[in-house]
Amino acid sequence: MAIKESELIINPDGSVYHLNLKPEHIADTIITVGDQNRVDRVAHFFDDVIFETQKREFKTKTGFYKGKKLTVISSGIGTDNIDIVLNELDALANIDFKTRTIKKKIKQLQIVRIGTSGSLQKDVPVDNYVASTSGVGFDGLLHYYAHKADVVNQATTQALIQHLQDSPKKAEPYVVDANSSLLQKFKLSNEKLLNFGLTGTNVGFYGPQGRVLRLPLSKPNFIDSLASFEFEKQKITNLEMETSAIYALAKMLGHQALSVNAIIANRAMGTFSKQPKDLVDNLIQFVLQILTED
Ligand SMILES: O=P(O)(O)O[C@H]1O[C@H](CO)[C@@H](O)[C@H]1O
Ligand SMILES: O=c1cc[nH]c(=O)[nH]1
Repeated sequence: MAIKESELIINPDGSVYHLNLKPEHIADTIITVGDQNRVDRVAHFFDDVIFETQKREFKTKTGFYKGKKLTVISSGIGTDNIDIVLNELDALANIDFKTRTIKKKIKQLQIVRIGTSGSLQKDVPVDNYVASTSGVGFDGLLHYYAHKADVVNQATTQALIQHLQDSPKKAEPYVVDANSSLLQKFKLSNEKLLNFGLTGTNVGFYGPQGRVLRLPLSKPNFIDSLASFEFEKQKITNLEMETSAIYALAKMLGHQALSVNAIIANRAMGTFSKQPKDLVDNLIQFVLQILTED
């Protein structure tokens, strides 16, 4: 059955509604970044760029790095944007835009987020990197999709819900694991450079991440509770705003996803990196190197 024009919106030039991309514009390996300027900083390392476009916060460059075709795209901030980016990337890969039908053979994309994040743990100070073994979602996005039970890491999710005892007014937390083969690839490459931990994703930078400027919090000990959670020797290392939704949508759609974040803030110590740009640039080069190793 053809997907209606109101559901899959295709621009007059044949590109998908928000991302402004046509199916032939994307590589099978896709780097997502929050910040539009970071797209140039990734593509700066490419040997050549064969396509670029931008609409709103969604800026894309596709090119080659050491012979491998890569796409880098900015998502902007937040899981609401991730809903758009992941669904439209999947549509580009797996829906025939002419017939508006799902292709018989589903393509698996490899999606790697290069982000920035705040650490919750004193032993993961600023200027470190964290590869997210799981995304811990406080955003509620997953709950809008019908999904198989095994999309969610049920044991960690239940342990966290018990630990937090949070208000029923908030979305129920969910935990989704990273793609195991991508995670393994990063583990084998240079374990010393990376920390591995659970990454919390929430719907804001201030209150939802326990920051107080002028507004007091409904649950002042929220990030302390996150920091003290431990299950099967794993802790919530860091907080940001996209990983859980990337992991959840990628898993439901059958894609591989991994999120790697530069730690620019440490919430337990109240510190902020003096060199966030260099920190992210080094992470970009590290990720590019791993993605081109076979
Ligand atoms: O640097 P990016 O990738 O945008 O990631 C982090 O930075 C933004 C907040 O400043 C949020 O998007 C958060 O997830
Ligand atoms: O603390 C931080 C730092 C970067 N991005 C976030 O979302 N939180």
